[in-house]
Amino acid sequence: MTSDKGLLIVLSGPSGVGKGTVRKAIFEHPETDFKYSISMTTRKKREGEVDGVDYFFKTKEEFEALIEQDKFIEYAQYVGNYYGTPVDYVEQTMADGHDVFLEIEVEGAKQVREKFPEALFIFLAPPNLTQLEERLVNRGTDSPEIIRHRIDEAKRELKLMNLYDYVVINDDVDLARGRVQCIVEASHMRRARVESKLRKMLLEVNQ
Ligand SMILES: Nc1ncnc2c1ncn2[C@@H]1O[C@H](COP(=O)(O)OP(=O)(O)OP(=O)(O)O)[C@@H](O)[C@H]1O
Ligand SMILES: Nc1nc2c(ncn2[C@@H]2O[C@H](COP(=O)(O)O)[C@@H](O)[C@H]2O)c(=O)[nH]1
Repeated sequence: MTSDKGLLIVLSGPSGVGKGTVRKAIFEHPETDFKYSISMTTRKKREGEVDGVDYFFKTKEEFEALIEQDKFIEYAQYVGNYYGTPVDYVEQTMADGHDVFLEIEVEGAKQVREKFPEALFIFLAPPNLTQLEERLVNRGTDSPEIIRHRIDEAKRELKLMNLYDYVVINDDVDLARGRVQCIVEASHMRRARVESKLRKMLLEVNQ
């Protein structure tokens, strides 16, 4: 029985769908009590991004040394860069009883599923591909070539949404924020019910 341990929440979905925007809305909400796991990446820092807040920015050599030391729960190469979730922070924070929130792409989510099958997997989907492309263009952070690459990846990733526990459409940030929060709440309630049943069963067996 694991009720003292926090829940691992994985929010995944194609680039530009609004994962970061929805995540920020979740963390600004007064009812939110999760901890956010800051990823490591070899991608160049965008304007306004802060090391240790948005990502831990690493060189390729630093990142590969961390892979060798088994310092990631999962990592993936995405559009020419490495991205990964640091193992120490996630395991320690969950052991302390906090829910941990990951915002990662689909290959990484598959690896998390293998290591933490009890985690909660939520796929954030766009209303349609046209709006996804518009969001990437309007964000203004990537060249047309990178946007094309991200859209190609998105087409592949969208085919995998059926592997997730839940799909949330991000048609409106506040609605999507609320849907994710409700899913997490329901997941806690279900976990508590299962654990209570297990406790009762163990009592019966031990009598
Ligand atoms: N519901 C929405 N309606 C319209 N625009 C949105 C919505 N959600 C997010 N956006 C906008 O879409 C753009 C992409 O959002 P965001 O950067 O959060 O995506 P992301 O999934 O985190 O991308 P990446 O995976 O590349 O980091 C931003 O400009 C954001 O303001
Ligand atoms: N597998 C992982 N994917 C991650 C991680 N952190 C972020 N991401 C995802 O990468 C893409 C690109 O991000 P961007 O900041 O360059 O736009 C996006 O889908 C992120 O969600 C991670 O630790 N592991």
